[in-house]
Amino acid sequence: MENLLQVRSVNKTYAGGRRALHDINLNIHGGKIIGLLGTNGSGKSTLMKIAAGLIQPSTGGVEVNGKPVGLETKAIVSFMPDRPVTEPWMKVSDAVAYFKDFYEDFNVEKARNMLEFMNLKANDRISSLSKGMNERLQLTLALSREAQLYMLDEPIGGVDPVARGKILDAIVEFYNEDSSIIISTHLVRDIERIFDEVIFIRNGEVVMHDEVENIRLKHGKSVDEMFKEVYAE
Ligand SMILES: Nc1ncnc2c1ncn2[C@@H]1O[C@H](COP(=O)(O)OP(=O)(O)OP(=O)(O)O)[C@@H](O)[C@H]1O
Repeated sequence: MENLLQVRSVNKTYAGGRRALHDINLNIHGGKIIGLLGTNGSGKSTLMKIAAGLIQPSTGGVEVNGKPVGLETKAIVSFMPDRPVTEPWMKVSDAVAYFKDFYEDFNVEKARNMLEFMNLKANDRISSLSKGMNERLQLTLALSREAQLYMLDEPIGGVDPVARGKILDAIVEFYNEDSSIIISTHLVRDIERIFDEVIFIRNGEVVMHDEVENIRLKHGKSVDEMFKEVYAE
């Protein structure tokens, strides 16, 4: 498979001098579900926002499908940020209409199927949704685009353990196998079953990038056990 996402020597220092990313290099291929794992403040959101074209790196560059991040790459990248992208006054149906207007690749049929799977009703008002139900909606909107690269920032942080299983099932069920999905989380144990690869990021640096199968075979450990070892303080 071709390189879908290429991150070259990316550094990011925010105004105020806080260094969030340090010399990040990554190659991500198509057809994978990848975990971007790290503790709070390790740089996961910053890396996703740079790849989504929302913020600029201080130095270095990112390419999606061989093109530098810009308008062309934004058309094939679907990003679910860690805060809702919808307005509280909207109903679920308004949010779907809004996405359909905004994104040419938005698949309304897929959105309807996912909403049903997620137990969300078109008439539900967004302000009345619980945090977990709102996350299900944001995930539905992000995954209903026919994108090539999906980046989901903490998609299951607010949902209870039972619902987590359902959401992971939705990700796998509605995943188009030509695309790749990068999921940031620190809830490793709950979610590792769906990962093909994992990237461990600590203090803005990539400390490990490997296939889950290799971690299990080489180290005889689950990803969660490896995570706890790498991040032990
Ligand atoms: N807009 C900003 N201005 C200044 N510093 C920031 C900004 N956004 C993030 N940071 C800092 O950059 C570092 C990395 O933050 P980032 O949000 O990328 O981490 P994260 O791994 O996504 O964390 P979490 O799991 O808590 O969401 C942190 O030290 C954070 O305080």
